[in-house]
Amino acid sequence: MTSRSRMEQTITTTTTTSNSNTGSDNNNKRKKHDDNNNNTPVTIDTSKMNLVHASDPNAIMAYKHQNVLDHLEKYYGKDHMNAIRKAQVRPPTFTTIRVNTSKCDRPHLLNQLRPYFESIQFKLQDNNIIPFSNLVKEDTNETIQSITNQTILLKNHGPFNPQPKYKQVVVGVLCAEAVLRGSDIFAPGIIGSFKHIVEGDMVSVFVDLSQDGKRGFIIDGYYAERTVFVGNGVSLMNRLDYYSTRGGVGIKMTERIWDCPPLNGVLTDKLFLQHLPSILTVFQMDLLPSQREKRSFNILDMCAAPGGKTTLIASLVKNNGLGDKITAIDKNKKKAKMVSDLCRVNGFDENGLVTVRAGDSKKLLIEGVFKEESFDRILLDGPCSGLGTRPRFDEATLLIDLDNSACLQRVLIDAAVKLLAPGGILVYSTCTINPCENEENVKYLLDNYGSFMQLVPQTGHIGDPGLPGILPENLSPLVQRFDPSTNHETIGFFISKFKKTASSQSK
Ligand SMILES: C[S@@+](CC[C@H](N)C(=O)[O-])C[C@H]1O[C@@H](n2cnc3c(N)ncnc32)[C@H](O)[C@@H]1O
Repeated sequence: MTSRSRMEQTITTTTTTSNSNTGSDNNNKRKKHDDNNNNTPVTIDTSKMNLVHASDPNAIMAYKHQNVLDHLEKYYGKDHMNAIRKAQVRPPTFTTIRVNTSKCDRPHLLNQLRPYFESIQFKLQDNNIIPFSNLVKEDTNETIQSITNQTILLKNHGPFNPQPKYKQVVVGVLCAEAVLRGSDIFAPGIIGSFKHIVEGDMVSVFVDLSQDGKRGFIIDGYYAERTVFVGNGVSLMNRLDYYSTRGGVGIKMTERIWDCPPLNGVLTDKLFLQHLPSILTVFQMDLLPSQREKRSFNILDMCAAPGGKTTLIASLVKNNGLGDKITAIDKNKKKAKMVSDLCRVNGFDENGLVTVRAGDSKKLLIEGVFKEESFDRILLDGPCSGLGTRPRFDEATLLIDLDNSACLQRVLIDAAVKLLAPGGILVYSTCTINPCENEENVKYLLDNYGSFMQLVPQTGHIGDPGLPGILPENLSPLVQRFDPSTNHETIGFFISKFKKTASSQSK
């Protein structure tokens, strides 16, 4: 790491009144631990820092590799890509809570959440709770009703404009992104800080964009690397405890850029934080009673971990009395266990409803794990370049990664098409804005299997049509492309839905 800190920067202690959020307990501890009146703001000449403020409307996500940006601009154009990159430094418009309807219903969950929100002083106004049905133009039907009953969309507020004025703390990139989505700071996310920080001190939080800070480093002066300011908070620990094994919340955020509710670890068996496009993906599988035959379905989730979509599939079919069986596969053993654990916490491990396997979905047929055409519904939410996630400051993906993702997805698509029974539905989705993994892969599927795989319309369609010029004009409106810069300002995401109109066995 280069000049991490600089002594020539003067930090003056002023007599400004301290932030009142810290409480008397903390004040006592502060006096005990530190003679220097640590909650008085410090004057930091931020003009000397390589600093972006997360609330700056001109803040833009940086691509570390120009050829990746060039590739995307070839499809989107420069202006559109700039709009996407500016949107991506912000969290989505909504925090989306999926209700675990096998444990409670939407009104019940909201009633349980209200006292929690009050306890953390999060203002939950009824007009900030948006029903999904408000976002769709279609007439209310069973699917829209079901999505509405299973989601709580909370409008996020911001940006607010707190200023960095306290002792500096530097956190990891993932931690900073979570902070912008409403999380407090868990000690393992803290990378470095001023030397004298004790429990109760106010701190200003910056992100370690260079990602090479040695954990525990001391800022002597000011943080000199390229960084983003993500808000102010109160330290709940002494500095050294950040790096001990104690864990827990190290910094409670008191002044945020975005007012998103912190929900990690809250009512974990009753709610699941899931992006809206992910929820809509599962609803394309036609699993509701009015959308399907009245017989037992074999359902395959080919790339399941951590299990967000598997558990939604399970909640949709659990009580239908038809005896559906879900097989959830993930290549990574540890991740497959995460799926099992999530199913267990949510009560979906009973009666053989979900079987989780660690394995390679490309090889299911070759290895004779399943027979051809043995699944009525398949979800392929495969590995992708992830270029749609937000908030995000830097993107380090290489051009070769984009190629590799698209190639792997095509092999998985080949397998999915063979495993799908005639009359069955395949849903293919990604969380990337890379057209090669989205529209181009839909084109690949139709070019190779178009004689028996048909692209079909989606329900609860709130996304944009496909990018022009890749799919035929009449098919583009059938896919849902979620563009961070347009429409509902979700994460970047892509959903396509296919029906198998005839057997592929003789082809
Ligand atoms: C985008 S994530 C899936 C997210 C998941 N559907 C959810 O909603 O929680 C992609 C997953 O695919 C898994 N994966 C990658 N290659 C695979 C393969 N060949 N077979 C099965 N799983 C694979 C990865 O381990 C990763 O967990």
